[in-house]
Amino acid sequence: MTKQLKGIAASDGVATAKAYMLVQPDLSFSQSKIQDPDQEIQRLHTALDQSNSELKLIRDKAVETLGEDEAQVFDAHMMILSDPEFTGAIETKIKDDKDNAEAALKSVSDMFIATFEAMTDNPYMQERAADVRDVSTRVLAHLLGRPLPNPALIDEEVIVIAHDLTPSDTAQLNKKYVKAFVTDIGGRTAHSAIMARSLEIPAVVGTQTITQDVKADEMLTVSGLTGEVTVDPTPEQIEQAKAEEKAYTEQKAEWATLKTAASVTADGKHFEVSANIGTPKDLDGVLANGAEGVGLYRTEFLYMDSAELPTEDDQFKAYKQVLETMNPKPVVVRTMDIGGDKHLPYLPLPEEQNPFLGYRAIRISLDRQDIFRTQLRALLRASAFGNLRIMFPMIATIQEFEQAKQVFLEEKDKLIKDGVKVSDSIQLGIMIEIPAAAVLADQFAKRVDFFSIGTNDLIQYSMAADRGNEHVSYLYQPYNPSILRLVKHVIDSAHKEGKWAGMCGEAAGDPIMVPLLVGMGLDEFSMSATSVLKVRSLMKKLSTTEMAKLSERAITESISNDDNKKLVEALNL
Ligand SMILES: C=C(OP(=O)(O)O)C(=O)O
Ligand SMILES: [Mg+2]
Repeated sequence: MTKQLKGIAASDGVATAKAYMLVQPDLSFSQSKIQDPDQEIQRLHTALDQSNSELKLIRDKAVETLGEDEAQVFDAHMMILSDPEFTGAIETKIKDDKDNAEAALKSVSDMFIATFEAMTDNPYMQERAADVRDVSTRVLAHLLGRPLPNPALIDEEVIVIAHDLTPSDTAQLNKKYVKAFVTDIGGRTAHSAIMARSLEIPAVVGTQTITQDVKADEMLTVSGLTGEVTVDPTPEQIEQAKAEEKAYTEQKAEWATLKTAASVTADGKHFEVSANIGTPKDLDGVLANGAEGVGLYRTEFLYMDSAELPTEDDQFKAYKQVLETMNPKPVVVRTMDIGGDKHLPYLPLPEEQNPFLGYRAIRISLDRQDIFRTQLRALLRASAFGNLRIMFPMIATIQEFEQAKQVFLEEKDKLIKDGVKVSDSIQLGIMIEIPAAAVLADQFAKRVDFFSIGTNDLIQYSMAADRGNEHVSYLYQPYNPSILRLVKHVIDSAHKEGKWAGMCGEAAGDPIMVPLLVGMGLDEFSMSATSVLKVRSLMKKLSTTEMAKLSERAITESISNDDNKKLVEALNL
């Protein structure tokens, strides 16, 4: 039966396809005693064989998409499956104790896990505990006839349905087959949504109930433009969605004609429209969309995509590639912003009550200077190959900036003494994403070369509303005069000191926000590459003097996000 849902529009585009449930099945089972051990052992072997064939397929796919190194984890899983010590122990439990296969598997794997975890002086063996846990979950799923979802194996057009998607789940989605995704939880500025935009996959997040409202293989239409999802649509609804998809494709083709055009307003003022990237691979999108620079390179993905801390050389290669590709256009590289919802398996962080308010970003870098210095050295070495600007994330105090700058200068000195060529025109700036820094922008402006306003976090912290929590997503209010006042203060403070101010939070690519920001004189707009042409096309319609008046009204007269939304909508752009 047709069902309509409304979530948060998180990535533009419209799609129609059947549902692929990326949902962990219920693997609970009852423990029982069996009569026929041979038959039970047979059942175990069937599940082991099924798991093995599945892992082989996953491994082959992983070699193709991620490379040989990343695929090795699946070899380790297959080795466990064929290890007679492991399988033999399960068979013995079935034979001797008459346990059903599920219970025998559970008690043997628990025993292996406990043994490995106890080897505290051998991190390699400790990691094997996770492998045993993964493998036994897979075998259990087959025993119960409720196999695990394997998104890497998707080979037909689908819409992925999930409770939530982590950034690494999102990175694995194959754009060729995954036409859209829809989740129960999440917000527009959660990192999976940001990644969906850079992958150009339409997405609706925070529907609250999609995993219960749709079954595997059921058809659905998804609009990442409006946040509407229709489960089991009527033929008319499918036709309507196809028409919307076509209209959107045509709109994109029209924007594409602006690829080599400058970003100028109707009255001839130029603004820099740049793109955000997570990895050098995203440069394809940056070039395809004619961005004027990289306004935010989120380097934490380099750390997250690696099995251990990336070496100075690994990092140097990635930064050099980005700088060389963009040269002479500017590239703002942000130092590692780990913490919050971004984790590193090899850098265990303390359990925290409030990870978004905790040990993250520059706080980790200043504490773990070994990691920070390696990154800065890699950046300094790469600086000879392009137009580098370095930015520190989550700066709250002047002292943090000065400490970070000091470390940068020390590493620069060392490299120069060693005869390494480094650029002497690297700008050093900060993210403005903590209200304390926004308020003190006039003082910061005397010390930094530039600001880049991170609205995703600045709004989260100003409104005290978790950016990934759909229950409070109504508080994501970029046009609220309180936020606009902060933004205006930051821009004015930069200009007073002859510095530039940009924005790399998602609001920079928001068609309601852009006219207001043009009016406030923001210098640089950095966004998902896929929004660049849309924003360039919008800027052509704006007059800076008119927008200055409009933004003044938005800041001084309006009292709400909605007021300001209406103010811009009334322009009928
Ligand atoms: C750009 C920002 O950084 P991130 O989304 O990576 O936290 C921001 O907070 O607005
Ligand atoms: Mg941030």
